[in-house]
Amino acid sequence: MATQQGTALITGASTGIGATYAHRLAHRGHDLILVARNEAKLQALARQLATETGVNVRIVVADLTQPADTAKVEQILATDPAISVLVNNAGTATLEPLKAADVHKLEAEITLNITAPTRLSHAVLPGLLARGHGAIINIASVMSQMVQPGNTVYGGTKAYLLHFSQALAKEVEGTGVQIQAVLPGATRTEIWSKGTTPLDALPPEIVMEVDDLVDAALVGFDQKELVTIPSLPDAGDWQRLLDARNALLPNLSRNKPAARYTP
Ligand SMILES: NC(=O)C1=CN([C@@H]2O[C@H](COP(=O)(O)OP(=O)(O)OC[C@H]3O[C@@H](n4cnc5c(N)ncnc54)[C@H](OP(=O)(O)O)[C@@H]3O)[C@@H](O)[C@H]2O)C=CC1
Ligand SMILES: N[C@@H](C=O)C(=O)O
Repeated sequence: MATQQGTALITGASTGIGATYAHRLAHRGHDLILVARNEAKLQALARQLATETGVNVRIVVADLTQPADTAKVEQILATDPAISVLVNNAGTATLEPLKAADVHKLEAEITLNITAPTRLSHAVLPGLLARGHGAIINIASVMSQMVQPGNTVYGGTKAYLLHFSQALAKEVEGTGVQIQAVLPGATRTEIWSKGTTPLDALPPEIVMEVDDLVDAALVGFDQKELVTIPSLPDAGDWQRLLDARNALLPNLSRNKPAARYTP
């Protein structure tokens, strides 16, 4: 029997932040659709959560850099009327200077971190709007705010996801559909063992445990926050950044160049 909370589809649910969302959303009573490439890990998590909570858990083995696999997930999102939450979480992080990076790897990262969440949001949105409720949660990163060497592409993909979420939230205002962008800082997951920076090289005071991260993000979700930065002590700091950007708006497009560009 379907749950009243509806079904949450989580990408990158086999480990880390995605697996932790799966745990929390199952305990909140959501049925789940878990998406990732590692079938054995998905199956083990699905069995565990179904036993623990009694919710219905399905798995979809998909590589979201592959158009045919992404299309399979889009089809589910577009046609299953029980879907109430999409968590766009799957992602990879290449943190190295552009000249040293493998361009094929970078292209796959752009596909996974940008194209997949865009397509999946586009697929789920009409159903959520028609039903007048539901949510899209996008896992971005604080690295969207860090303009530094080694972060050309990864930070760019996360800046895209943040902007996408902020603009989409304006499009769905008043419809009952909620959008949230979560900006984790360094969080203890396997992503660090797949990259060039070992987690142990970071000062412990900047590394959050994954349980704390997801629990905080869900508090922000329940408060209907559009942007949740779990580690930021003063939410006013973020608001001041938004205010500074908004102050630029009246002058960002004019019919004459600014005086300092007079030839
Ligand atoms: N940990 C951190 O410090 C931070 C992480 N983030 C973001 O959080 C998200 C989750 O990362 P995190 O949990 O840390 O990392 P993990 O590496 O632990 O998890 C990544 C998840 O994405 C899945 N995934 C990777 N590639 C693909 C693919 N091609 N197709 C489908 N699924 C894929 C993996 O599963 P599988 O291998 O089975 O496919 C896994 O379930 C990412 O978007 C990351 O950028 C943001 C800020 C900080
Ligand atoms: N380091 C990145 C993930 O691996 C991030 O902080 O987003």
